[in-house]
Amino acid sequence: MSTTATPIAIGPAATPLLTRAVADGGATVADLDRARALIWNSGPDDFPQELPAGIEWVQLFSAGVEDWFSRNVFQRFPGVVFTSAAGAYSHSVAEHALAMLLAGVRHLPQQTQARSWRQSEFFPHIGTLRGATIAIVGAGGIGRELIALLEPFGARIIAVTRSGTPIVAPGVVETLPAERLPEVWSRTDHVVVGAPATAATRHLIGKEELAQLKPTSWVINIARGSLIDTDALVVALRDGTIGGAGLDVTDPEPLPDGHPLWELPNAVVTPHDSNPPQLRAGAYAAHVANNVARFVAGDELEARIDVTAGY
Ligand SMILES: O=CC(=O)O
Repeated sequence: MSTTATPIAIGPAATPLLTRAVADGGATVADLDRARALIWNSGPDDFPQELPAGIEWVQLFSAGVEDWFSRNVFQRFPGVVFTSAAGAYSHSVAEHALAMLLAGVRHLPQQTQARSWRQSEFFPHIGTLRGATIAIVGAGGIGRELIALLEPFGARIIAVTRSGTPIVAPGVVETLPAERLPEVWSRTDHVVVGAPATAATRHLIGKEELAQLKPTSWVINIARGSLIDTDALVVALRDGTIGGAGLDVTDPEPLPDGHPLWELPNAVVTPHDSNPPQLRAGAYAAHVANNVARFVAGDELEARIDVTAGY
């Protein structure tokens, strides 16, 4: 280590990828007491109870950080800057959302479960994304990546963000602030939710919102299960109030065996694996390398956690 390199610790255990990511701009140190920053490659449960006074910055490895909030970690270290991995995994998760949306609109779950040639029964249910209106509720990193992936399909996107600052990208016909969300449900063909889990986003979609969607609408959740009222969703799926749901996240999670969502032909459930470890590791290392370079240069860090906003 050169005498000028910024000392950074990796915990709870260093990996070759993270060590390389840190070495790009800083120097890995094993002793937390000598470090100015900590790259944390695990969840909140094994996070240190105390941090040495020299730690200025902690990089977390998940995009969503509600578990850290509920354990009061940020509140315990008010002088430390925390950054999440928000944005780092956007491509993988957006690809998963697109796969679910396409599966739903093309009626694939029902067709592939049929195990017989029922063409005339399926014809009327097959739709297209071309010209369809898709609301992306919580258009952050994943939403913006999905907007890019959707471009060739010719869909019309209504993006909803906290501020409503216009997203200028092909396909986006409107950006609405969160307070105008109630007008979205009756105007859209499909919904993708990508908002962080906070008190304000809990049950963002419930009975009333589902009732305003179309019987052909698909609701895709690649964010957090708490955003949707599961009981209301099960009823809407059973009654045909909406076309279907693609869920990579559920409430409760893990979704217990025997839960009604497993049995519904118009529910596509994947076990929170839109960002599997083999894709996550490289994306996380790239995010770390970028933030280490920023930290060393004294620049603003990416994905800084806003304790007031709750994500
Ligand atoms: O859900 C995964 C994450 O928050 O990174």
